Amino acid sequence: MTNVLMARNIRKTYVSGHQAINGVSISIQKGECVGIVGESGSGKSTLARCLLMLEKLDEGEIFLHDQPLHLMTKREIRKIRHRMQAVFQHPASALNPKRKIIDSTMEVLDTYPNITPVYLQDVRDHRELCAKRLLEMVGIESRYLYCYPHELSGGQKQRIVIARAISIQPSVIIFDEPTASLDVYTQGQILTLLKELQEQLELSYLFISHDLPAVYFLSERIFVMKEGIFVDSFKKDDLFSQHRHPYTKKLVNLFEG
Ligand SMILES: Nc1ncnc2c1ncn2[C@@H]1O[C@H](COP(=O)(O)OP(=O)(O)OP(=O)(O)O)[C@@H](O)[C@H]1O
Repeated sequence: MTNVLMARNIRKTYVSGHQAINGVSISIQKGECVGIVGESGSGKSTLARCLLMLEKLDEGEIFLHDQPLHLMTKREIRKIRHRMQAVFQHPASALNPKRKIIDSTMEVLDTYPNITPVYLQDVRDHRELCAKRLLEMVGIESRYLYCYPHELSGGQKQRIVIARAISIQPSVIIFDEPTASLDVYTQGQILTLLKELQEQLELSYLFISHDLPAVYFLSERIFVMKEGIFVDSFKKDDLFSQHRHPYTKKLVNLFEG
């Protein structure tokens, strides 16, 4: 099996002295969705930011397709960062309010004109058709191409952020609470979209959330985070096993009521 992303023994302490990540290792294989679940403050976002090389690591190694990101200069990282895309909690802050939807959707592809994802091969030379195809893939009508973000709902905005993330056929997409700002109905729609896209395009995901049912729905393997470490990890089907860590059982009980 090929690891698209592998991290070993990641540690991160903030200048405040708070040890947010305390020796975490994780790997994601091609076409796989790996989930991380944990309560607020457990270090999930810090880990996401470390994996994206947006935070300086205190210690640890990160490999993207066997390339050691932790040994690269900022300039070298910039050259391959597009292979890791990210979708965060608030779509409104991920989209420039002054840019039309077509421009936000095409932002990454515009920056890398020599990259052509297999699913855009026939339209890559035609910017508008490319954007239309991407919008279609995330369930947004093409009449929104020349609209601005404020004309779209929260769910629609997150679909645009997802369209931009898949536009470059990245090696991995890191989702950090991508549905947390949406109403329950829209959350379900977005999760279904993410699952369909992952299966159709054979994408690799790291899906991070406090929402255990959402992580369970999408992920093949699940890691449970508490106070900066993984206290449990298992295959999806083993979530309800009696061998689970007491903290995992507590999270399961919370959701089962
Ligand atoms: N820039 C920072 N400086 C100092 N401490 C920070 C910083 N960012 C996060 N922390 C602290 O690190 C810990 C982990 O935060 P983090 O945001 O990674 O957790 P989280 O699991 O994503 O929680 P949430 O879902 O609430 O964002 C928290 O105690 C938080 O207060």
